[in-house]
Amino acid sequence: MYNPQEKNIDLIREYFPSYNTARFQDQPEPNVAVQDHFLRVTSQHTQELTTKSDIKVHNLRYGGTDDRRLVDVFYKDGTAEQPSPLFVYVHGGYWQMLDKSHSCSIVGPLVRRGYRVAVMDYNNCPQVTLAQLLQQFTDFLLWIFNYADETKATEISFAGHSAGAHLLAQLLHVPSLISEERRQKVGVLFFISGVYDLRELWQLDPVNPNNIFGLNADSAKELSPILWPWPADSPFWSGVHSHVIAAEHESVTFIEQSRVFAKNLQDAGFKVTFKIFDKYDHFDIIEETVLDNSPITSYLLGALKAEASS
Ligand SMILES: N[C@@H](CC(=O)c1ccccc1NC=O)C(=O)O
Repeated sequence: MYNPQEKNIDLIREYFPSYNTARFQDQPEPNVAVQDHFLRVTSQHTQELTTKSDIKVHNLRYGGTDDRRLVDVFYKDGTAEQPSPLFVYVHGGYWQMLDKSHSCSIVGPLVRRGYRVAVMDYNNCPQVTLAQLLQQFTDFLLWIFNYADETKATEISFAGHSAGAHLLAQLLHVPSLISEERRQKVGVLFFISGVYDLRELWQLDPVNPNNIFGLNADSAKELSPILWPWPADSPFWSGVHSHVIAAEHESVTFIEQSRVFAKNLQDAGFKVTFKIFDKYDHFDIIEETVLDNSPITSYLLGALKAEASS
């Protein structure tokens, strides 16, 4: 659908980011190597964060009692009571893999610059259907805005990666989810390497084995941000800058979904920048957020700074 150049297109390749990496080409299976590497380095980033630095964490829960509705909030030691900007990260993993232990690469650079960083976890499929997950994500959004009020956050920005970018789109979608007063607190939104159209994806067994997402043709459309009729209140969001980002070494389908998602938002009155990052793939675009001076970290920090001074 998004890759018209090729006939008999291999949809699995289009929807498996790991097949599109340009790294690990000396390995027998570069796709396996790139994902193993991602799991290894992102876990390591999380472990090192609280053991090798003066960063502290609050372990909180936004719903349920014994499931994955957990959120860790990281802050610089000694600043627990200080009002500060809040940054929220939503991990990817096709709504079925990964958790907060792979999701803290971005934390260090932001905490060192005075941010409080919330890394959220969620129930993966098949423990929940995708529709239930979106409902629980909406509950999370309400919870985090309350948390921002309670902690006197000066601003709240969000980033979602891959399936996490899909979840994050819910912030703009649910009519009157947040009040005008709360919307004014929203700084910047980063949609990184997201998927926004589920029409092909839900039918691919390797992506959605035994339909763990619990979708059918109709619900797949309903849960596709690319098809959402953007609400009449989108001008309400015109002050919030969304950055829709894709990596160069992604499938045509992934890059085009980001491009179309960005255009749809823009046409509806949102303030949007679309950017394709040279050289990165689906995985190192996140791995490199751990570095203070990588291209992706510089971009994120620059966009946050531009917002703070506007
Ligand atoms: N099994 C998938 C992995 C994948 O899709 C993925 C892995 C890490 C973070 C995000 C991912 N995709 C979407 O959320 C692949 O081979 O590309």
